[in-house]
Amino acid sequence: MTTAPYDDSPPRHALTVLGAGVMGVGITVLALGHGLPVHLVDVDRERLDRAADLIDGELRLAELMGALPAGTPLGALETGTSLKAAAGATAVVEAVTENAAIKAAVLSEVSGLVRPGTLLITNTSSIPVDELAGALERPEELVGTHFMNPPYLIGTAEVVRGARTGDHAMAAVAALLTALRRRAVTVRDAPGFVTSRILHPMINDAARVVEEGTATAEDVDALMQGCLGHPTGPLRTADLIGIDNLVDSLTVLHERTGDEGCRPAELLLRLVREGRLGRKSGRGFYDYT
Ligand SMILES: NC(=O)c1ccc[n+]([C@@H]2O[C@H](COP(=O)([O-])OP(=O)(O)OC[C@H]3O[C@@H](n4cnc5c(N)ncnc54)[C@H](O)[C@@H]3O)[C@@H](O)[C@H]2O)c1
Repeated sequence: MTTAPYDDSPPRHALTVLGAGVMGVGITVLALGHGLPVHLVDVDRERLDRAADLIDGELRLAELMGALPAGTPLGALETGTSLKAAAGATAVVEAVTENAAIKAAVLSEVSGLVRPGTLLITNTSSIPVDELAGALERPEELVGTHFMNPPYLIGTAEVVRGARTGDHAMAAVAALLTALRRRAVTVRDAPGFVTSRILHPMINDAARVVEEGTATAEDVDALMQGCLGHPTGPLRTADLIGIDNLVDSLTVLHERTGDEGCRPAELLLRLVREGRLGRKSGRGFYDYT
């Protein structure tokens, strides 16, 4: 009798995703659906439990929408609260709260745990990559990769090369995005890069228009969709992003550019105070309950 030789070659891609919120869940669905194993880490055990259910539902949705490669077995999912899971990863995707101090602390810790040469990705919306790279033992390993929401339905990702990002990390991120069938558009590092620098102040203005009583949220979205071809309207997009995350991103932009157009609109701040965070809380500009 012959036995098949053991395949002891290391996995080509094995991800650790940090943060089990809106984006951590979506990135995990994208990776699992493309056959990559994922270890999902969050500080909040309840978030992780909820994420497991959300991932099941979103995998079914992605499959139904033809967003996953047919015939590819799903990757294995593990979840946990310890960053130590990152030690065996080929790449770490950081998708924690949009706060520079929190991100710098997590990235610094993870940088001390992974094998040298491991790709570190930050999914920040607005914080300059080189600002976060300053917290790392090896800043050349960090690349910005701005997956859009939901990552398994949006085929393009904005890749951000920081001043200290190395060629090895750029090649590794290109290989990972190819495995995930995402098209990469690489841009220079700056607050908000391209997409958040343009989209987030636009959403802020849409909120101001509602705040000033010029139009309802429904009418703003109807005009932006019907006349200007915006796919969902800016305020439905705000609900999809999460209004707390949008306020955090606008604050980062305002602090780093001085652009008054990025100061979060009072209406956005009020919605956050009232817990109306958008789809994730059941209510934002619209009601999802
Ligand atoms: N929401 C979007 O549409 C969107 C799109 C692109 C990029 N982003 C960016 O992705 C990142 C995550 O955004 P989100 O919308 O998923 O946020 P979220 O608020 O839904 O989730 C953030 C998660 O991070 C966890 N977290 C906080 N500190 C942590 C730590 N030290 N270790 C592990 N987990 C920790 C929180 O418990 C929470 O579950 C942010 O940088 C955001 O700007 C968001």
